[in-house]
Amino acid sequence: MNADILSCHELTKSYGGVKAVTGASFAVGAGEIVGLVGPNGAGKSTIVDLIGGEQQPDSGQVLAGGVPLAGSPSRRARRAGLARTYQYPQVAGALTARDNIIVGGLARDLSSGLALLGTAVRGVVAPGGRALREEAGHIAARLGLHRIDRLAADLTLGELRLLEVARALLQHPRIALLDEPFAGLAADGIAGLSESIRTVAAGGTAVLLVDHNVDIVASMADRMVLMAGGTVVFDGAPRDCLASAEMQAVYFGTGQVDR
Ligand SMILES: Nc1ncnc2c1ncn2[C@@H]1O[C@H](COP(=O)(O)OP(=O)(O)OP(=O)(O)O)[C@@H](O)[C@H]1O
Repeated sequence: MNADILSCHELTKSYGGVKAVTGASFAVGAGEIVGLVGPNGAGKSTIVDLIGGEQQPDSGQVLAGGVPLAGSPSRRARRAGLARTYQYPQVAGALTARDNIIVGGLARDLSSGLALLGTAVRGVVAPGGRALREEAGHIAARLGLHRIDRLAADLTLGELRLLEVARALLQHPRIALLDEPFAGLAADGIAGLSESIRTVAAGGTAVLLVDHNVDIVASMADRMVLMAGGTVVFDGAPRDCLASAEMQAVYFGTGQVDR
């Protein structure tokens, strides 16, 4: 087992009276793909936000390489080499897909990057040198994102998800948080994205993959973390997770089938 690059220790978070996450602990090693699954409201996105720094825990810690990770998303990106995608893609529609990928990679700070982009006039901002622009093209092509010189506003939701993944991969992250990257993708998009995620993990990146599609996650992950009602109810090999009583209870016990 590789050293844990990312670990969550007893994370707890409430929103007002709603307990979103309670005492959640798990780890992701270098080069490991860990799938985080669970039905609607299980707490998956809250976990990703706590790791990414969009939310702060009420208690518990996120550690990167054994060091507590704190502060803003941009600080975490710089300190821990953390890159993420969002459940609802965050892009600047007035720029091309390629420029979105490059600016995201350069800035490593989505919020200030988007503030900059929001006021940018297309053509005035032409970020990155030739090498970076070409690398963006290669990453996008591997993902199956082919229309990267079109405006982001003209892309489909599936393409925007791939754009976000490309932007994350261009940062050569040590930790990649991928929130629902497969949602809305056709079969060829799923294949390209799966291959790219495996490639980035093979390079040593710790990948936390959150998705509703349990079958895809199980086919890719080294381990699966199953959440329900804000707590981790199973952490282990995908085959064991799929066969577990916890999985049956979470997805079938209540009559809810969420995949
Ligand atoms: N900003 C918020 N304010 C209030 N409640 C929230 C907020 N974000 C999440 N919650 C609540 O916290 C709980 C966990 O939500 P979360 O989005 O983390 O779950 P999830 O597993 O990601 O669900 P989904 O798969 O539907 O995205 C839910 O009950 C949700 O309604």
